[in-house]
Amino acid sequence: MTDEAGGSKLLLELRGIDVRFKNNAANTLQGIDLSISAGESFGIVGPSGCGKSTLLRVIAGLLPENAGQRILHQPEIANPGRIAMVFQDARLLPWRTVLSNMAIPFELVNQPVNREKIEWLLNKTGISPADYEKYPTQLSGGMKMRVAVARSLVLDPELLLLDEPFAAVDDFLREQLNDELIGWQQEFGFATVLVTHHLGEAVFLSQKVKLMSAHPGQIVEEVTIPWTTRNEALRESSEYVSLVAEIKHRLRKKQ
Ligand SMILES: Nc1ncnc2c1ncn2[C@@H]1O[C@H](COP(=O)(O)OP(=O)(O)OP(=O)(O)O)[C@@H](O)[C@H]1O
Repeated sequence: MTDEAGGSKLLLELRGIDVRFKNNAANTLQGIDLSISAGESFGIVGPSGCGKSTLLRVIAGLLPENAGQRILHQPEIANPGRIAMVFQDARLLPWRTVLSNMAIPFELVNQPVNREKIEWLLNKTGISPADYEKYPTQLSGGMKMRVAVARSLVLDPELLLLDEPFAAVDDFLREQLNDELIGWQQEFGFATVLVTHHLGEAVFLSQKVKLMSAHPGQIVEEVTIPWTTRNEALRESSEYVSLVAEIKHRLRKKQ
């Protein structure tokens, strides 16, 4: 998606954001600057507890900043569902079936449930009609994530925030879901911000990877990922393996 000048359309910007939780002496996030353009994908990596999830919550507008500004450059992304989140634990309601879980976003915005759209999204994310009436406990970890992603797309998000979405699945399935995420992003055109502990995943899925340090949580470096094609050959290439190792090295130095 481009603006009239042919550049990427800026969606959202954080300028000089500080976050300090109540009863904490120090800032959890400090001086965070970032901007997210339409269709862009970036990863956030850093040590445990440095504030990655907190940063996603600020981007989502779920947590107020103590200083700085969160600027929405496109008014429509303030509408419900246009910034969506997917979490590691899928967050499906256990007492509702797949179809019923998919209806939740419509219910939250008081819109009639669009069954056709639900079925279309489930089909796109690899859930077959035989699974529609299943409860979350009857689904594998991978299927739960697919439903969670499908549900996050119900209200046509421009920005998808992913908080360790594939941390609970094995490496093989993680790579498969990574490949599928790239396909969904190409098809639907949403931008992504991915928080992950898996540096290989961050490099594979992102155009830029932001490195954070802890105490306070700050973005200390940004690495531009040079590849446009992401496939198995990339994962096996020495350039990819070296870049992942280089990011790991840089993160270690900043701790
Ligand atoms: N609601 C809250 N109240 C007080 N402190 C909080 C709250 N939420 C997070 N924190 C603290 O803020 C810091 C950053 O937490 P956050 O979950 O954002 O880190 P993270 O980098 O995502 O961690 P991890 O990689 O382990 O998931 C932690 O010290 C955490 O205890």
